[in-house]
Amino acid sequence: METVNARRIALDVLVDIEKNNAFSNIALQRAMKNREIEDRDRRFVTELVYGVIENKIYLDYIINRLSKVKHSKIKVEVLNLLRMALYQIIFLDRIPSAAAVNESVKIVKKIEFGAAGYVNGLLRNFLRRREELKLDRQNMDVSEYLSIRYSHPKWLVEKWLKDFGEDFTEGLLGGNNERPSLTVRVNTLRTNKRDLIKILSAQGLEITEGKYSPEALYISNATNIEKLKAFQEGLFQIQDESSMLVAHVVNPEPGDFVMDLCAAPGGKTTHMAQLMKNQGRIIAWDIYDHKIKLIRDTARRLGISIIDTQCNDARELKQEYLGKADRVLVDAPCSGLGIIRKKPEIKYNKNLEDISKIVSIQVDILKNGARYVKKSGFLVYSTCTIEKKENIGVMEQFLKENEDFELVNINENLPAALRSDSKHLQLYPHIHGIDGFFICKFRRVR
Ligand SMILES: C[S@@+](CC[C@H](N)C(=O)[O-])C[C@H]1O[C@@H](n2cnc3c(N)ncnc32)[C@H](O)[C@@H]1O
Repeated sequence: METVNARRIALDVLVDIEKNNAFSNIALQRAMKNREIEDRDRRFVTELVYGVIENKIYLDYIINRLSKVKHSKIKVEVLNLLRMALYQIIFLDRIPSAAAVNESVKIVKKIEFGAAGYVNGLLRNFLRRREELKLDRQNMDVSEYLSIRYSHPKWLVEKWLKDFGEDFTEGLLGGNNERPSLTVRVNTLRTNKRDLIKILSAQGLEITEGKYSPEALYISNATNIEKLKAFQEGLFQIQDESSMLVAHVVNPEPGDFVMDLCAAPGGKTTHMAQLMKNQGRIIAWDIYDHKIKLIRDTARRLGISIIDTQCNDARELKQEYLGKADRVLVDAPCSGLGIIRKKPEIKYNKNLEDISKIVSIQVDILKNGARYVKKSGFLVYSTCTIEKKENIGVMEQFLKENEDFELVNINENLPAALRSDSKHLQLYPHIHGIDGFFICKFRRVR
């Protein structure tokens, strides 16, 4: 095993994310791939990276209260080192504060020697003044307090306060900062749940069964999962339970012709193929060529042969498929505000304008998707967001503009715990403990 400095790797990942706008999961993978790093160190790097991103606004609030240097003048490497040190002191009980400070000073001496005194001084000052730096909720505006306490941008907190009220919003903000277990889908084309549990448990993994989806397993101590033989042999696929519910709502049958218009990286496409027992045909489109490869690789690993991948912009209508499909899935590009638990940087990268832009893309893709559905066929619309405009808003607009379609009640395709009076489904991380998702289904009646 390589001797690594987990804090140094985490710092490099944080700087990569900040400077290059990289996704946390991809930056982490890039930094640790093909390196012999002990599981314990991998977990620590991951914890530091996610912990800092999740709590960035709060950590910066403290830095700004203590720093004599203006925020914009602090070098990005030094800033992230400070965030990381404060995260360890405030949130990780198992790490003695002195170790967090000393290790950070050692690192700063290597990357920016002149800043060592500044980093040391600021961190020691925090330890002395910790009590007086606590947030005083009573004397703060509610949105400002929630924004700093849970590190979500103020505009988003204000929006959610308006949409959902204070208690719901606070629950949601807390839920977004929870770290989810890894969830996998058993590949029933190759194994079954009982056998997979045995195989994974024998590797020392802690497994529990999913709450909602019949193929879901949670792994609480997963690291470097893609290295496992069981993964490489295609016995399972990494996928959140919310996402698994979508294929069950589409409910395809063996022999069906299915179109998946926004398919990469292929989680739902391969799940549908699984439900179809690898019989029939699925056309899987995505606008990005490099993502098409991900669908192909996953399908091959899982032993699926019925998926035909094509690089296509789903906003362009393809005449040859008009009225041909038994089922069409539009798992639309969206703001992603339901998966902040997994990709915490999402909360900092979005704004209201992005939401308006994405709604018009969703409407266009759904409108085309409808044209491919044969009479009595089904169209399913899903997103990984909790934003009403992208969900109910798009659903209602579609129904208004497409009289040939009716809304189908999806409760019969859902587990009992998720059935409700609504025909559609909206999931929230703090209520359901899984990603925030929206799913609705239409039937073509004429
Ligand atoms: C929510 S993701 C799909 C996730 C996928 N269904 C799964 O379960 O793994 C949305 C996808 O839509 C793709 N996309 C965005 N705009 C598109 C367009 N105009 N046409 C087709 N695909 C598009 C994105 O590249 C992205 O991969």
